[in-house]
Amino acid sequence: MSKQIYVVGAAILNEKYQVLASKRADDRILGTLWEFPGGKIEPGETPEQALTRELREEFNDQITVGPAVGPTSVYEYDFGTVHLTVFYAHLESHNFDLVAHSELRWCDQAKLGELTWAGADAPIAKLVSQANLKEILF
Ligand SMILES: Nc1nc2c([nH]c(=O)n2[C@H]2C[C@H](O)[C@@H](COP(=O)(O)OP(=O)(O)OP(=O)(O)O)O2)c(=O)[nH]1
Repeated sequence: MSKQIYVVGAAILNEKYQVLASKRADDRILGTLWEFPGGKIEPGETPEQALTRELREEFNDQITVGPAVGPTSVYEYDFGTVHLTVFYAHLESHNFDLVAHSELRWCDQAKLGELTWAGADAPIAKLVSQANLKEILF
């Protein structure tokens, strides 16, 4: 069986209901593809704790974690199988230090489908693009 990798991501919403897409730095696995910022869950962490830690590490930002966008997306890459769960989130600060990414973009909901997402992210980006974002309160 291939390596199983458990990952959390954040679909960060702003007051205009745009979604923050992040482009993975070129030198990383899946480099240049768009993703939801986040990373691997470490032993003993809840998904929400992992997401909060990752956003602090990657952007130096504090977030509030909301509900999951949908079911966990399971995708088999050549390096292993990623189980990706994405949660809606709000930013409590706006430092946006770029540690692991080359670019960040606030993306209109209708334009999410135009980005080239990592394999595990594509079905989740589709769910976000079809969601009624005004109804997601947290
Ligand atoms: N962060 C993140 N990773 C994703 C997403 N979609 C997806 O397939 N992945 C993959 C890429 C990586 O193989 C793994 C997440 O690890 P990561 O690279 O972001 O986290 P990390 O800093 O702990 O690991 P690393 O780059 O040092 O290998 O999941 C996504 O939306 N966000």
